[in-house]
Amino acid sequence: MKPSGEDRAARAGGPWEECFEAAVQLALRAGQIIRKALSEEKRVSTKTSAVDLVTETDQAVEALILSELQERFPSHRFIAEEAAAAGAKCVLTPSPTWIVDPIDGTCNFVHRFPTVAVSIGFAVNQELEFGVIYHCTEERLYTGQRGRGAFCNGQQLQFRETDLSKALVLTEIGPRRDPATLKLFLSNMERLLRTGAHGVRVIGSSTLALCHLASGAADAYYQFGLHCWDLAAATVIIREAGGIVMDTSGGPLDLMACRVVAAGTREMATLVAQALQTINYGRDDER
Ligand SMILES: O=P(O)(O)O[C@H]1[C@H](O)[C@@H](O)[C@@H](O)[C@@H](O)[C@@H]1O
Ligand SMILES: [Mg+2]
Ligand SMILES: [Mg+2]
Repeated sequence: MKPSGEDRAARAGGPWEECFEAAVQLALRAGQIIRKALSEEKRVSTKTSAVDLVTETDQAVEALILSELQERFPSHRFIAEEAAAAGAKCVLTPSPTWIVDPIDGTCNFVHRFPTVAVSIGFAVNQELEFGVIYHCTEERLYTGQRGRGAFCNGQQLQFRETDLSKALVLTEIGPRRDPATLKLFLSNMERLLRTGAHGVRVIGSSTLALCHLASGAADAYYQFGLHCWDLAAATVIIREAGGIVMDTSGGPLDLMACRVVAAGTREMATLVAQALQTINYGRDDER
């Protein structure tokens, strides 16, 4: 189902509305490209590890999004996954900054597993202003604008309140597969299950996992090894759906720290954070 123009028009207004609408239109265009390419042959390369994949579609979609935004907003700055992989610095300044993941779920995309999204976040004065995440195969447009709510195809999103012993917990494995990292990843999953959580799920897309939280389809998320472009848009959507996004230390979210806990309440997020052993993936702004 496509988001209806009148739904979005109903929320018109806000200081960055022109940027928000540009992000929505670009996410929908990118989603069409990704949806078509999903079933086609792909040229697959690797980045930081044999399981950290990138395709020509990641590159093409990122080039499309950045070129269109740079033409419309030449004074703005950009942080994007594949540019960062090519050596661009991830520095969040007070300037209006776009934070882009052209395909979140590239490993899924390579395997034609249909859980794939494009994620476009936007920050000003180092404050996240809006996020747009498009589930390319289910045609679900998730949006969040600071102070203006979170929506999926025009339907307002709201967290479902629950406690950890009844929670469905989502997580993702980062790109490292060394024995020590795998041991910690599995140990954290065991720790969460020992709290009595109903289940733990790994769906292959951190942004869509966070959108499931915001829509009430899951209750908590944690990860070590994701990046600022996985987090930026989803953080606004979670917050605007009434949820909490924090650092795994229990402190405030650090967008560049490559780790996160999210839940419907600070209490739930804190309980999840307290159960976790840290896996150190470094920082996006120190690469
Ligand atoms: O597909 P990507 O854009 O590389 O995102 C990955 C992410 O980097 C990784 O940490 C996991 O969260 C995966 O689920 C994401 O798809
Ligand atoms: Mg990603
Ligand atoms: Mg990506």
